[in-house]
Amino acid sequence: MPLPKDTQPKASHYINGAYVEDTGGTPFDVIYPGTGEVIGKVHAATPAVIDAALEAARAAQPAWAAMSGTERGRILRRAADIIRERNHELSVLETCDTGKPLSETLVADATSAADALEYFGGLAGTLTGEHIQLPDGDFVYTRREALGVCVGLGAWNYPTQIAAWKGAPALACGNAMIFKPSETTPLCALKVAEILTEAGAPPGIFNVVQGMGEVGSALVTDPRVAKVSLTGSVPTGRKVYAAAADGMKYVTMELGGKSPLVIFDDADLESAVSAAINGNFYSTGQICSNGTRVFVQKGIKEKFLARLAERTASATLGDPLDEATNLGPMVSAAQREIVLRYIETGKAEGARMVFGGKAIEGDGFWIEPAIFADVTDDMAIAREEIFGPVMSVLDFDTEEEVLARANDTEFGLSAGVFTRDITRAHRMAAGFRAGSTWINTYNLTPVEAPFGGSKMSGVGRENSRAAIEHFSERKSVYVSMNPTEAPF
Ligand SMILES: NC(=O)c1ccc[n+]([C@@H]2O[C@H](COP(=O)([O-])OP(=O)(O)OC[C@H]3O[C@@H](n4cnc5c(N)ncnc54)[C@H](O)[C@@H]3O)[C@@H](O)[C@H]2O)c1
Repeated sequence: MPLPKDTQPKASHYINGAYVEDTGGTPFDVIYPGTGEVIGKVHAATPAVIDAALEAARAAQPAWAAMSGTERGRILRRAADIIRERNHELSVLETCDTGKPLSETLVADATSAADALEYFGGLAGTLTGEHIQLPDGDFVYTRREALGVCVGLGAWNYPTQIAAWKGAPALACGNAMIFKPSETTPLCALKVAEILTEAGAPPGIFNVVQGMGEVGSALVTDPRVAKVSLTGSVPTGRKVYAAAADGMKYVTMELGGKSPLVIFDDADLESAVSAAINGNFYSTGQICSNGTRVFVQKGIKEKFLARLAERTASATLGDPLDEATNLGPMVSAAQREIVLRYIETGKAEGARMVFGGKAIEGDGFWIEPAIFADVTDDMAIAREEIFGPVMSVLDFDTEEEVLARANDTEFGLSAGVFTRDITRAHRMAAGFRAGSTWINTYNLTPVEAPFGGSKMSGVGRENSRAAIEHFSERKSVYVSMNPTEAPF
């Protein structure tokens, strides 16, 4: 399929309801991972651009917060409708930005953004405080108030979805947002901003600025910012959380993982294999919540591995814009290098390569999906986040043993269990130290369910009503119905 001609954005940034350019900022290329072609160029935000975005957001936010929630919600829901109408075009852009196959982006990216805008648009009119009765007629009421200007920092794997998962709840609560996409995938968030304007969002409510870590850092440390929501790696999370703490700002941290997927002997084998495939190879393994440590009970180990290898061999790698393709390239040459190094490490550590794992030569950042068996808990490939299509299969004997091993990690993003034993399934779900868990499926993240991590995987939750708590604060108002007394 030919690449679309219009991938170059109208300008690098989107501020105060319009595209803004400042060629004084460091230029960087937008690279299509399918072929390695340069498909656009954007400039990192200069201090003047960062200041303009902060000023626009600060100026616009009070009037936005003063609107009724129902009015704000109507705008978000209109944006959701526009996104659904343009799903094809937005999915093609997401594929160009990330390299993820169109067969995925058509169902998982713009549509997920629309879900978030629709869901939080629906909630916006329902946000209320409470009334607390006290003795002698006194009472307290609480007001749920917006935080002010919020900053969103995005990773490169889901650029449209991340912009909306942060923007929708922030805006529903009456905040303004400045979103900085990953420098690897700068295109999609601009479209979200453009569509919000078209849907009626006042200028300044959702702004996009481009750049690397320094631009993110300038936003995080600015005193005009009340909250920072990051989707990224643990090392970046540490820095951003510390910088935000200095200004006593609210944070949401959606970070990395090394999540366990536990498959018992009694599991439905085909479903378990599907979950292992989805939880390791969907988006070419570039998903934070992936179940990259697949614990398989010894009784079904060889059967599981054989079926897994057979089904993985039927993956269709090819032109990401061809809907028949179901496995795309890595997002960048650098990420492919990281993954290939881990594959070499796995071999050197003595893990058994059951399938794939080789770089595919030619244009673009292609790699075969890799399956390792006989992986042990101490191996680097079982301990560190790889963020690519590398599955580690580990064996286990008992429930007690596997739960302890599953939790023996610094991360705590997600976990899954496959079993037909209903009480064991719930015991495992309760025992996992992770924010999102699944029983007999993996990686489903509907907007209605809270999503986020425990331990080093993060702080706070996205999606669901829980996100409202993270984008608003409660003010209490004490009302006296009695004369005020004093000791003298
Ligand atoms: N938990 C989740 O919801 C989730 C979802 C997707 C990805 N991730 C994680 O993201 C990582 C991959 O994405 P990535 O490589 O883009 O992450 P990254 O940590 O390198 O970058 C994330 C964002 O932070 C910005 N940034 C970097 N340094 C900064 C600083 N000092 N101050 C402010 N901003 C800074 C980057 O420019 C980028 O926009 C993986 O670890 C993955 O697990 C987590």
